[in-house]
Formats: sequence, C-alpha cells, structure tokens
Amino acid sequence: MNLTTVQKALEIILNNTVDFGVEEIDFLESEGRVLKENIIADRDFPPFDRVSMDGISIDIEAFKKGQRSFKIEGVQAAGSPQLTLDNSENCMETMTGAMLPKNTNAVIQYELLDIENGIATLNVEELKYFQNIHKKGLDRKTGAILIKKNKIITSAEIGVLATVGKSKVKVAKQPKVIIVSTGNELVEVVETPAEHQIRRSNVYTLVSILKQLGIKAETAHILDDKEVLKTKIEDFLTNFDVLLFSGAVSKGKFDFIPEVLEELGVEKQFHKVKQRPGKPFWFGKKQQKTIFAFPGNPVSTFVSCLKYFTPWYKKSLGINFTNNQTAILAEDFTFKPSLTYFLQVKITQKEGKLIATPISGKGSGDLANLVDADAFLELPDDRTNFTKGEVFPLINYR
Ligand SMILES: Nc1nc2c(c(=O)[nH]1)N[C@H]1C(S)=C(S)[C@@H](COP(=O)(O)OP(=O)(O)OC[C@H]3O[C@@H](n4cnc5c(N)ncnc54)[C@H](O)[C@@H]3O)O[C@H]1N2
Ligand code: MOO
Ligand SMILES: [Mg+2]
Repeated sequence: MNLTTVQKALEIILNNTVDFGVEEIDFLESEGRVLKENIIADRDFPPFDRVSMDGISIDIEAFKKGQRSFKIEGVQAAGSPQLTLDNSENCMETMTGAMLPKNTNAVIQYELLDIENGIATLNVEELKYFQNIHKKGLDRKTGAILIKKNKIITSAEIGVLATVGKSKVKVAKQPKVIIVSTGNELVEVVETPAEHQIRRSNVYTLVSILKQLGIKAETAHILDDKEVLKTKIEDFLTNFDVLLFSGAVSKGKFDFIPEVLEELGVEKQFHKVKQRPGKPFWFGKKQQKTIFAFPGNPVSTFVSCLKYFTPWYKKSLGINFTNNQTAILAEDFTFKPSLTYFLQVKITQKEGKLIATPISGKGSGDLANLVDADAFLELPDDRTNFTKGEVFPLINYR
C-alpha cells in the first residue's frame, strides 16, 4: 500500500496554493479580510499640537516670572482654526481636541484654576513645557506604515482605515468554496433519522471551521449514485474554486469520489496518508480548482481539515502562519501502527506550559469525544511508545 506521509502530504498541499487575486471593497465590509496594501499615514498623528485637557493655555515664560493670574483673551475650541495669543501675559481658554493656540506652550486644566471676571488664576506652583499637549507627529509621522499588507483586518484596523480616509481598501479575494457530503445514510439536521440513518454533521463542522477563517461556504449533499455524483460535481467544478468533500473516499462499494473526480479530469496529487484518523484522505487539482476529499468519519474530516485545509487557505491568501504550538504529554501512551497518530487530548496549563492528557475516544466515528477534548497531539509515525514528559506538535481547536 502506497501511503503518503503526513509531512509529504502537507508539503504537496502547500506547494499547490492558489492566488485568488485582490479586490477593492468598502472598508466597513473588510473586517476579517486579509489586507492587500500597506496603509500609510496621510499626515502626522496627531496632525497638530493637540490640546488634551480642557482648561487654559499660556506662555510658560510669564508663569516663570511669577505671574499667576491671566486675562482670558479668547476661546480655542476643537474644530476651529488655530488662534494666536496676542499678549503673552494673557491666556486662551482651550478645549480638548483643539489646536494649541500660537504663542502658548502649556495647558492647565480647569480643575487647577479659578476663573473670575475673565481672569484665570492658577493654583499650581510648577508647570512643564507642553504639559497636556499631545505633540504633532508624536504617535506616527506622515508616510509611516500604519498597517502592513497581509494583516487580518479587525476592529482596531477599521479605526485606522477610517482615520486615514481609506473608504475603499484592497483585500485578498476569497475563493468560492462548496462543502459536499455524500451518503444515503445521511439526513438533515431537522429530520428524525430512521434506524439505519444518522444526521449529517460533518458539513456543519466544516462550515464552522471555515467560518472561523472568514469563509462563507456553500453546502450540498449527494446520494451514493455515481452518475448523479458525476453530474453534480462537474457543475461544482465549474462554479467553485475549492471543493471540500466528506466521505466516500475509502474502499467501499459506494465510495465513488476518487474515481468520479478522476473521470472529471481532476488530477490526484495523493490518495491515502500515513495517518490515523483520516487515512483515506484524497487531494487533487484541476487547473486552478482545488479538491480536498476528506474521509467520512467525523474525527477524520475534522482533523484533516485543521491539519491541511487551514494552512493551505492561509498560505493561499498570504496570511503569515506557522503552527509552532506544542504540548507536553501528561502520561505514557502506546500506538502500534506505523502511522502518524492524531491523539485527542485535553489541555491544561502548568507553569506557562501546555500539558496534554490523552482522551483518545472510541475511534474516528466518536465525534462526541471532540467535545471533551481540546486538541490533537501529533505523534510521529516512526515510533510506538510515547513517554510522559515528551513534547509534540499540537493542533488546538479551542
Ligand atoms: N476495507 C476498508 N474499509 C475502510 C478503510 C480501509 O482502509 N479499508 N478505511 C476506514 C477509514 S480509516 C475511514 S476514515 C473510513 C472512510 O470512509 P469514507 O471516506 O469512504 O466515508 P464513508 O464511507 O462515506 O463514511 C464513513 C463513516 O462516516 C460517516 N459519515 C460520512 N459522512 C458523514 C457526515 N457528513 N456526517 C456524519 N457522518 C458521516 C458515515 O456514515 C460512515 O459511518 O473508511 C473506513 N473503511
Ligand atoms: O482514518 Mo479512519 O479516519 O481511522 O477512521
Ligand atoms: Mg466508505
């Protein structure tokens, strides 16, 4: 049997990423998308010496000469052009967000002064130059990169896009994805299954994983009929960029997916990976179309999507991504087959380190166990005994 190693399978997949291009969208629609341009400061941040307390502004030289009472010359409001203090022995009332008036260099908040008959008297003995003034360009200078290309846009980025006037923003185009389940035994979530049936669950797990990646995927279900499969998949290959299948890739009489895909001109990159669960995983390409056909057992579909689709998608869109997470095995564990084993584990923390306690479950059909576990510990295929205290790569889905 010709099995592809997990490492090789991932390498093939990552060598087959697709550039889906760039589109320009309304900035308010861009949350969760991958930025495809550097966002530059169009002016200094802040763009002028910005008053940061409500109060008065004065020329500190007058204060140094012992002056404590200042006649109010005018009011500098936020949103008004800059005023000039004509007499350096006077003061200007100044509001938070206003430009600092010309000829002034310190702001004293209202709490530290009394105003009577148009005269402000200070109750302070010490002032500092440019106190309560947010200096022009202190945060960022004109031309500085505020957000780097390939960053995922979140609420923090939305504010920055707004402040530099990027009402339209360039983001990575998203592929059109369809998630397809197959099988006569599967009924809809709202239906009551007969004794020989189960509800269709894998597609929804996949929908949810993809949602977290910012992808809105469509879904479909096809019965185990080769001709119907062929017609429908041909249509999907025309209308979608990425096809994710769950089921019908193993050795069963009704496992038609690999042969149907190949008959439709999809080139197999590999079929069957040296792993458990998920061994019958099939991966192929037809020009720019990418096809992940995951084995139907729920845990197989789940872990294979996390291990292979997630990094493929992130690399395709240019998102910086390496999963370097590891965890310490909490107890001895034995796994005999020479397959990479994705061991289900519960994660706890001890002294800042992740501890992985095996809760292996009842095999790749046991989807309820995924709820009790938090992650998969990736145990290499060249060993049988894994010792408490050893460190292994982790795929954390919490
Ligand atoms: N003779 C052999 N039989 C099997 C092998 C093998 O090597 N030789 N491999 C086993 C392994 S490992 C796996 S994994 C499964 C993979 O099966 P398929 O990809 O062909 O999937 P199905 O046969 O369609 O279904 C398997 C299982 O999963 C359930 N399923 C399928 N789709 C869904 C869904 N959307 N939601 C919930 N559950 C689903 C399905 O009812 C079956 O119970 O093959 C082994 N057999
Ligand atoms: O690979 Mo299968 O997923 O072991 O059950
Ligand atoms: Mg099967």
